[in-house]
Amino acid sequence: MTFLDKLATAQQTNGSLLCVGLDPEPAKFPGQLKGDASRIYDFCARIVDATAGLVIAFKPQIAYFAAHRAEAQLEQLMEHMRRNAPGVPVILDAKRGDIGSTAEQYAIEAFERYGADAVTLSPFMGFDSVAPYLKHQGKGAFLLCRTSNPGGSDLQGQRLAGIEGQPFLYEHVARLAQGPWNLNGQLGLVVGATYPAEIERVRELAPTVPLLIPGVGAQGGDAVATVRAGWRPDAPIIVNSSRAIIYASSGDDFAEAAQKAARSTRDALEAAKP
Ligand SMILES: O=C(O)c1cc(=O)[nH]c(=O)n1[C@@H]1O[C@H](COP(=O)(O)O)[C@@H](O)[C@H]1O
Repeated sequence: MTFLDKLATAQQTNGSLLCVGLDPEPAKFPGQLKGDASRIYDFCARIVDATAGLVIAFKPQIAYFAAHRAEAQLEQLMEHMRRNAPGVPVILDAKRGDIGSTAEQYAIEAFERYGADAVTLSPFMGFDSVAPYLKHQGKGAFLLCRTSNPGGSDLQGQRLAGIEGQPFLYEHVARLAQGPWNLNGQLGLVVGATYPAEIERVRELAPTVPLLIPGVGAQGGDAVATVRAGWRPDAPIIVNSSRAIIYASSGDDFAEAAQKAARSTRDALEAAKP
């Protein structure tokens, strides 16, 4: 089953566009787990079990594991998600981008070591830095396009004078992902929920690719505006929320609180579909 097939199935089964982001910070853990980096797996597994029936995808951010020497716990968590939530695709948020020979190693890390269904990538180094990921049969890759942070416009909002029509850099990335770079049909784009007008523009230029849309919840992106701008019946959107879900409670009821927050976010996203 390809990444896109898995995504479509999860969307339908769970009636959801919500992706729960797994960004574990021991300092923010509740109760007895607080400050204990050896409990990263335990914390995340509880969130996964509580929300697996409510999501289109999970997105662990690799830095939150690597920063605490917790790569083994990430491997364990990936295995846990495959076993306990086999219908939910996992996007490894690694934002890699390097020359082809190094990219080959990063692709092995994401798809073989961790067994991810998809990965996030920076397109800044060009097509040969993306191509090694596309060789992995059925695996997905999301290119950063118009990111959710204010500094995203520093480069992504610049016009490319050498290209006809002088598009913004993010518009050019959207066209590449929809067309010539999408060799395996599994490419997607990252567009921040904090910029709904740009989501709409990206959807015009890339009408069928999946959009990974972080920025609702803690970053203040508007869920309704996001869905209106990006959702199409035949083109998936994956709306990520991390902190607002996983830290919904700082008490021992954190998993129940995460489930409640995930349910209300999922329902708000569903209700926003035109
Ligand atoms: O690629 C991403 O996931 C990403 C792209 C982007 O433009 N903005 C963005 O916030 N992210 C990630 O999405 C998550 C957002 O987390 P919250 O702001 O807590 O919901 C973090 O893991 C970010 O690294």
